[in-house]
Amino acid sequence: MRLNYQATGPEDAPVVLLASSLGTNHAMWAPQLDALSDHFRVVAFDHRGHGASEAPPGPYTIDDLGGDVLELLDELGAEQASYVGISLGGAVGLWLAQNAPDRFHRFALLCPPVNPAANAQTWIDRAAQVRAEGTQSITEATLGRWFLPEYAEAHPDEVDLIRQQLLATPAEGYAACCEALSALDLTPDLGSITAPVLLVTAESDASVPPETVVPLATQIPGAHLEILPGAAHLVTWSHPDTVNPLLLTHLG
Ligand SMILES: O=C(O)CC1=CCC(=O)O1
Repeated sequence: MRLNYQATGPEDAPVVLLASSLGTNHAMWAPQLDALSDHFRVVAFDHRGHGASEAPPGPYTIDDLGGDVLELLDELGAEQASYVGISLGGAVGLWLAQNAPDRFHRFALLCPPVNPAANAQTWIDRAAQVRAEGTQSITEATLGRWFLPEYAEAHPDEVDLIRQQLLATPAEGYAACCEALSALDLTPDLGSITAPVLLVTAESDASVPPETVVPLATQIPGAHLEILPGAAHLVTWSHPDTVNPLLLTHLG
């Protein structure tokens, strides 16, 4: 499985991987690229089934998604990297922190679902719906969870860029990632994480509510938590002026 990616920044700088949310692609990191690329070799990639990465038939598993990232590191010739992931990308980051600690320096995990298996049937139903009716059937509801109404009203063009990504995501890839989430519970091994972790949650996140993220700050040794007021799920897109300095400070 070769993942599609976009690399920016000095070739000899430390590598930072950027992992996107369910139904989007590497272009969702546009608000972070300039800030991070001044300091890092920034590699924004598409999960399998998303963007221009291959979309093999599902179901996928978290081992598939995490294993793809380790193969990407090998392809880049990077022994180690830091990792920034939002939503689905954050869950993959938690898996990597638990399963491949020697390959990573630091993690910044934004709005990460830690136990989506607690709502397994929701994810199984969503997978079936998207296979039957396409991603257009979930796009507007998704945007409603990802952006506050006042942001969407003030920034229709920015919201439309994310809408286009959701609409362009292959139905099979989206559905197969829903199936990975339906079987995913990362809570048992949180205490084994040794890398420095920044957790970011949004006060009004209807996708991954803050009450599911806040406990991770005590369950992951040494983790640092930031709660963003007045924000919904896709904080990297809606609040880059707040998020980018947090990322730069944490990534060093
Ligand atoms: O579809 C969403 O709202 C975003 C999401 C991806 C993983 C998750 O838990 O929520």
